[in-house]
Amino acid sequence: MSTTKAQASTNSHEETLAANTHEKDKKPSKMGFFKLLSIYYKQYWFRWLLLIIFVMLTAGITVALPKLTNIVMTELQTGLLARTSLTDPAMPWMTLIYWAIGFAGSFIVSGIFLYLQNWVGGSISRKIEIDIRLKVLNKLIDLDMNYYHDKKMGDILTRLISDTQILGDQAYQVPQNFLNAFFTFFGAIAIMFTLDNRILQYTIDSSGQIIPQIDENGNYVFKDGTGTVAELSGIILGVSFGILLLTAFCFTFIRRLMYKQRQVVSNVNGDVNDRLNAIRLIKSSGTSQYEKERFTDIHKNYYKVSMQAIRAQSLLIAFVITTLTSMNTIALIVGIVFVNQQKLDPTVMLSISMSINSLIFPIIQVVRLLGNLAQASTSSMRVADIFEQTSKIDVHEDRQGLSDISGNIVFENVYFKYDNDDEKEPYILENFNFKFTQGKSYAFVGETGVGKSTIAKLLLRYYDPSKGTIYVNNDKNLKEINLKSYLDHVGYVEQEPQLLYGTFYDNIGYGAMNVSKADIEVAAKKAELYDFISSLPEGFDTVLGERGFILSGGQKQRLVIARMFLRNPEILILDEATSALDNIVEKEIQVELDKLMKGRTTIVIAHRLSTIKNVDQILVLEKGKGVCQTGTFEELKKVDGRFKKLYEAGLMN
Ligand SMILES: Nc1ncnc2c1ncn2[C@@H]1O[C@H](COP(=O)(O)OP(=O)(O)OP(=O)(O)O)[C@@H](O)[C@H]1O
Repeated sequence: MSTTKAQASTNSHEETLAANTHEKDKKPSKMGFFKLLSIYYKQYWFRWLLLIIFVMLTAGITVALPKLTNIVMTELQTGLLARTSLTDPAMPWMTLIYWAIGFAGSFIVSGIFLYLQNWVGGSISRKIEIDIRLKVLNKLIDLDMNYYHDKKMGDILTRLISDTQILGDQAYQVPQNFLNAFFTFFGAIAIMFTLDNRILQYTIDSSGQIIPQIDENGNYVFKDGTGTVAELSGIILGVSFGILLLTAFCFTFIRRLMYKQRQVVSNVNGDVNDRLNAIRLIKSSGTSQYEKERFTDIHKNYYKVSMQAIRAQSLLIAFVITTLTSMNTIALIVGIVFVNQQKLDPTVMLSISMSINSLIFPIIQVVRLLGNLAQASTSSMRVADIFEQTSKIDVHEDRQGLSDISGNIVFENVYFKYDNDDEKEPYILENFNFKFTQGKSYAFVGETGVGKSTIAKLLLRYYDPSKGTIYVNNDKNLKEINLKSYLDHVGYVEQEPQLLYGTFYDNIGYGAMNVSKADIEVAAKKAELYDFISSLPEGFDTVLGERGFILSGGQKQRLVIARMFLRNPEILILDEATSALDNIVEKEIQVELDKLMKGRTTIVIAHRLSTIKNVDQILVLEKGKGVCQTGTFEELKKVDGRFKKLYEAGLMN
């Protein structure tokens, strides 16, 4: 590829991705992270309660340590002053051992609470992730086909897998860290205000020496300096709040960048997924190198957008960490000034320093967390986008199902177009009236785009008619019946057979309930596939690739036909089932299809007229006119009209 061409392609990929991003940016769901998760906070209330208790207990121990230190230091100072000999310990050994055991015990207990909160939190995370993922999956399965028209599968998968995982992780981490920060921050501040600040008073003796002041009872004289500690704590509180406010302000900005980044990730995933799905096209078109360069290009855009978010986040984290770590030094300098002014006992500075350390950590955590929260709220908007989609097709799960199909299918005044909201869009089917008699076979022919497959889609209820009614069992409105019970009686074979990753047993048995392996093998025999499968080393247990890679086109069609034999449907829809096959294979498959069609109401959508020679009635569709001819193959080929033209144009082969 020449440089200019490569450049042009780079630009166009970036533009496409940017356009997609912009497109999706237009109307993202407004649903925030906490709103989306609110039901799960209610559902798992007991686990949340446990989590809050464990977080409070862990934070409680953390903030209590400076106070304990303060008590130890006060005792030590008292002990120092009370000594009568230089060899006396300032603190008796037993007291020291008790304190050491006390501290060790509190660390162990804190460790246990930490373990418990992570354990409970982890379980909440996974439960929420699974709940949300299942909800998304159910929604995706229930959504109308229209939803999928303009979507990239990779984007949907990113929402389904990666966004739900982020939501699950952050569902626990965000509240846990916020609660921890909240309790530790305010706990540490509260403890700072309670620190003992007894300032030993000094005096000058007759020889000019500075000595501790002693009252008339022989006790050392202390001045209460609680107000000074409060002053120092106030300064620390003020600085911390300032940092938190600034962080909250930056959050909105970072969130926007994160959303953009997430969109690009999703678009890249969508793109990569689509291209890999078209791997045969890439291989056969010799475009491997072009695709590699294309992947590099779109990742360059991903890097560029990601770096904007990373830069903003790094700047904020660097600012916050630097400011917070300098707080110890600020407290030291202010503390020394207070000591100079005889307002602060130097031993209190150790406890203040410990308190500052214990409140710095949660603030840093909160700042990091805001990045995660931005990511999580982006994910929640993307997941909510799916939840907020509405389905027009009501499948009436709650209604009594059909036990069989024992009547005709009737199209009565059916009008259809794909976008009913677009008044300018012409109808594809206009006032279509027809009765498909039970057990008879029908074929639709007509030029490309005339609406043949649309009829199959209406019969499968991918869509409902824009106007008019389709009846099954003579008089049951298709829109009003339990859809599953109807589809249980419908078999659909399309041009590109849908196969799953799994064995032949899984694939042939798909959609048929309570069938044995023997039933599946009988169906394979009917579809003339048994000998081929048996010749494979692992037989029916052979795993097919995601899209049946090891099978030829004819074998895939036979597999689907075997599936239909097994399901034994009353209605059969064959949508160009053999048009992708060569003439010889097509003839072989046609034999199996003819066997399958026997006694079933069959609707064939055909391109090649050779496949519909034996159907009971052919309907010829013409653009703008609807059905222009009906009759049997032999009748139609003799009369002048659209069919004869198609026949003479060589569509017989
Ligand atoms: N999902 C869709 N959204 C909007 N328009 C669609 C959709 N599917 C098909 N169409 C349009 O509806 C018209 C009829 O399509 P349909 O697939 O039914 O034609 P067809 O007769 O089966 O064509 P072919 O023989 O080429 O398969 C076409 O103009 C097509 O572009």
